[in-house]
Parts: sequence; structure tokens; C-alpha cells
Amino acid sequence: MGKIMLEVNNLKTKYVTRFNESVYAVDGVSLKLEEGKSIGIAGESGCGKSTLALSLMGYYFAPLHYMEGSIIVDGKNISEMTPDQVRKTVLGTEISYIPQAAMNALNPTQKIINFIEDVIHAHDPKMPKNMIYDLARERFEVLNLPKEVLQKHAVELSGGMKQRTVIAISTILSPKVLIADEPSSALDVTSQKMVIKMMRDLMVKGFIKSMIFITHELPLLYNVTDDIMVMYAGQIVEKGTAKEMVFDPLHPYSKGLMGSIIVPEAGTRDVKLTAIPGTPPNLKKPPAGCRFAERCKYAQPACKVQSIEEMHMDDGRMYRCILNQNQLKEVENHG
Ligand SMILES: Nc1ncnc2c1ncn2[C@@H]1O[C@H](COP(=O)(O)OP(=O)(O)OP(=O)(O)O)[C@@H](O)[C@H]1O
Repeated sequence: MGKIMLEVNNLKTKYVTRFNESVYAVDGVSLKLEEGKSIGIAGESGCGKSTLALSLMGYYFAPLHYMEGSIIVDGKNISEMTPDQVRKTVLGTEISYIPQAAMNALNPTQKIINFIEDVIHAHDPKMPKNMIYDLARERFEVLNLPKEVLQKHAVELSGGMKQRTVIAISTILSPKVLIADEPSSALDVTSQKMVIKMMRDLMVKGFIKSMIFITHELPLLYNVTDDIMVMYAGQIVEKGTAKEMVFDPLHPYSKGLMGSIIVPEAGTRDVKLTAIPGTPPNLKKPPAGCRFAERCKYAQPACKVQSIEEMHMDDGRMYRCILNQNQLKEVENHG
């Protein structure tokens, strides 16, 4: 096993709304990410992926609140740091986050090099301009961006270039963990894959140490991340290698998620277009039993009352269901 870059144990976070209601958006998430590895996190809209990304940085501001659990980045526990400590000692260097639609958030009045200078100077106020240029050019090369882009404004760039520029800015301090939330959803599928592969190249070249990608599209992660976790209603319901998860999902929700997605590349998998009926539960009052039970065609009476623990298998896979694979097959065949 390689060095652990990120270890998360039983992390729970919630939003507190202005009506003082709690939304339990991340409820007991654990994960381990090794140096040189990537994890993809997939799930439907509203299942807590973005909240998990925000929570992993340990940077909590109302309405998001930390409840319990630990986040350890390269041996350092960041879960109990103040936002100010996190800003100074974690963001950019330990963990860097590319939020959804980040490419549209670039201030149009600034040149690209200015963004890069700002990020570097927040961390190292004395770094001279020529060194900043060198660092920027190095990243740009891996990301296939001409150095002229450094002198341009965001509005002058195409969508793909803007996306790659955002990645260059976010990784300029060589973070140990890069978290990218739907890093490329505004692009076509081929460009999306390209963007994700470029991030991988950054990791291979040592500019970042590990990565987490968040996406709706589980198959997009195949061939791109090492492992995939499927998230549902604030919990991880399944974890396996990308290949296992795409070709042999175990949890009924992952099976449904695979079936509800059109696969971009022919031959990746036979897919029938069947959306999962129903909607995720309200996270203000999550169900006592399995959170997916209301939508699950395999559900048994016990599923709705009994809390469902993670089931760890000998081969390292995990899924959260009281039925084993034989029992699921049995239900499939005999109802
Ligand atoms: N600021 C907020 N205040 C209260 N509840 C929130 C807030 N932001 C998100 N939520 C709720 O938290 C839950 C998880 O939302 P989150 O955005 O993390 O899901 P997601 O899987 O990232 O969805 P998407 O793929 O659409 O971004 C949802 O029930 C959502 O309504």
C-alpha cells in the first residue's frame, strides 16, 4: 500500500437552514486515498457529493457545520482546525478544490497570470515574478496550454481552455489532494475525458499527489479513476475499483445508476436507458432503515426498519445492503 494522502473516518456534516432545520448531507463517510491514486464519487443530484467535497477541506462556514469524524491529510488532522488555520495551512497546498462551474467564476477584468500570482502570493508573498512565470509555464505545458494564455483574460478563451486554465490555477501550489467537482460538465464528453486525463498527467508528473473527481456520470470515471464510490442520501453505498463498479455493480442503487446512464463510448457496456423511479429521501429527516429502500426493487420489510451498516468483502469491496449477491439474484428471479 502506498502512503495515505487522505484518510476520512466517519465524517458527518450538516447544513443548518435559516429556519433552524438540519440537513444531514454527509452522514458517516469514510475513505482512504493513497499517493498516486484517484477516487471518483458518483451519484444523483442532491445526494451530497458537493457537500462532501466542501466538507473534506475542513473549511466550515455557516450554513455548513462540522459534526464529527476526522479528516487526516498526509498525517495532519484538519477536522478540528479553525477556518483561519485551514485557509493558511491547508487550502491550495494540502487540499485544492475546483468547484462546479469554476471556469465561469474567473473575474473577467484580470489577466490569467494575475490569478496565479494571487494564489502564490497568498502562500508565499515574496516569490519573485520570474519564478511565478516558470511555475505557471510548467503547468501550462502539461495541460497543453500555450504560454500566451497567461497574458489573456478569461473571456478570450474557449470553454476547454478556460477549464484547463482553472486546473492550472488550482494546482499551482502542488496540492496533496485535488478535489474536482464536475470538473468538465459544461464540455462535450470527449473534452471531458481529455480534461480528466490531463489532471491525471499532472498527478503522474508529481504536480499533485492524489485526486478525487465528483460527477453524475459514473461511466465517465471508467479508465480515468482507480476507484469509484457511489453516494446516496449522504452515505457511501458502494466502493470498488472503477472496473468493478462499471461492469459489476453490487448495490441496487449502483446497478440502477449504471442502467440510467448513456455510455459515451460504444462497447463500454450494454446499457438500457432506465431512470431509477422515485426521488432521494429528504435529508432533514433521513429514513431509519436503508435510505434507498423506498426506490429499491429488491427491498424487504427489514430494509425499512433496520439501520444498514457497510458490508466489507474479502476482496476490498464494500456495499451497504442487508442482502448478499445470491439473495439479490434470488429476488431478481423470483420477486
Ligand atoms: N446551503 C444549503 N443549505 C441547506 N441545504 C443545502 C444547502 N446546499 C445543499 N443543501 C442540501 O444538501 C443536500 C446535498 O446537496 P449537494 O449539493 O451536496 O448534492 P450533490 O450530490 O452535490 O448535487 P449536485 O450533483 O446537484 O451538485 C441536498 O439535500 C441539498 O438540498
